[in-house]
Amino acid sequence: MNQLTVDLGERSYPILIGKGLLRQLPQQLAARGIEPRQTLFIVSDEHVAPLYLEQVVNGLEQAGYRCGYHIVPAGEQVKSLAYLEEITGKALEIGLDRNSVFLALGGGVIGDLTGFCAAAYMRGVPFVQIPTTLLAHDSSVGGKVAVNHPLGKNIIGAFHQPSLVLYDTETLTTLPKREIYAGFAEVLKHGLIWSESFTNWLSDNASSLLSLESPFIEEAIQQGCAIKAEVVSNDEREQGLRAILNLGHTFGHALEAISSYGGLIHGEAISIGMVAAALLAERIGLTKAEDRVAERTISLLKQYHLPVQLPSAFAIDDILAAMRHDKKGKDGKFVFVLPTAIGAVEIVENVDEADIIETLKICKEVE
Ligand SMILES: NC(=O)c1ccc[n+]([C@@H]2O[C@H](COP(=O)([O-])OP(=O)(O)OC[C@H]3O[C@@H](n4cnc5c(N)ncnc54)[C@H](O)[C@@H]3O)[C@@H](O)[C@H]2O)c1
Ligand SMILES: O=C(O)C(=O)C[C@@H](O)[C@H](O)[C@H](O)COP(=O)(O)O
Ligand SMILES: [Zn+2]
Repeated sequence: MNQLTVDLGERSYPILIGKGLLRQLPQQLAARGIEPRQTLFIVSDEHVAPLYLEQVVNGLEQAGYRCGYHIVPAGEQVKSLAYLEEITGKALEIGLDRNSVFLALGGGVIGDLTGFCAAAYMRGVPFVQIPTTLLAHDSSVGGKVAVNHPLGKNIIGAFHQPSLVLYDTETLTTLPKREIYAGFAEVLKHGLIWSESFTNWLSDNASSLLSLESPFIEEAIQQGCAIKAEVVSNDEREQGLRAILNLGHTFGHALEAISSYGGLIHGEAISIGMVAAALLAERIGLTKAEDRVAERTISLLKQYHLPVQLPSAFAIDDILAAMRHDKKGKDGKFVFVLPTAIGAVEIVENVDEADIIETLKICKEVE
């Protein structure tokens, strides 16, 4: 097992990564001071629950914990106020009090939704992240929890740190291929914002990583989580540095919102968003021509079977309108995270709208 820490003073918590860790859940909860007198409430989705819920509940009950659970449909559309009401309603029905602990068993959708329920329920109860997707190496760490608004992604949310992240990498073996590819978008993002050598390693080992080969996949998750933990430990509430984790998200979130959270999945939208960010950076002279940042970003994403072209069905006016709801925006202006090189980014505030429009047009032609 590998262990990392998100270092936030008295709200610090461990990220445990390893094969078969689900079996250690009861003892790891106890190690975090979560005791059998506290009722546990597991939230999962209709794909994950049939695979892992019984194992989790049996293990916890054998260790003396009482558990309730709630299963929601799979997919981004449950990140909504309707499901916040459904889940907190179930929590009330089964009599959960402020001593209860919510457990998110699933991918980033379940983590964000359950975490926000935990932040809101009786003004806040503890929660634990049990990620089961590759993408959730990102979403389970850092305490950003939210549901979507029809007009904007993650608009209704909170910062609420988990007490523990327990990542059993064995769960990745049941992930559909499309979700594996999408998960790599955030792994690649961690390389692209932070480390040229990690990015090159991801490129050199793509075929082993795509087949989830050990020890490559554990190493990629470990590195991605370590970068995220470092950034969050330095800027929990996104006063500055943390915004770099948003590379590709100004564009990507807009694409998700325009498709009513039912088209591109998050990692795919962010992949296209990272291409747009690289093209925009190149257009406004933020990168050196000889570094070929956009070209290298595109070929890396393609190695991981990720989309790089902005589908023609997206109208540029609609994208701009949706981007105006981006949480990074200031005084009505866009704020972008743009690459300056492979492994380095800058937060850029004054970009001409004409450059954004031209970039989106170019992004529709990328091959
Ligand atoms: N809070 C953050 O910091 C943060 C960071 C990145 C992404 N996110 C959010 O995460 C969400 C995307 O997360 P995701 O990509 O994990 O999506 P997801 O939770 O929808 O999971 C993807 C799909 O895989 C299925 N699944 C999950 N685990 C499985 C397993 N082990 N075996 C088989 N099927 C499994 C799910 O049922 C779902 O159909 C988005 O809402 C995004 O905004 C949040
Ligand atoms: O943790 C962060 O900070 C991130 O930006 C990570 C992103 O990958 C993630 O999609 C996050 O939910 C985006 O947050 P938002 O504040 O842009 O909604
Ligand atoms: Zn993301």
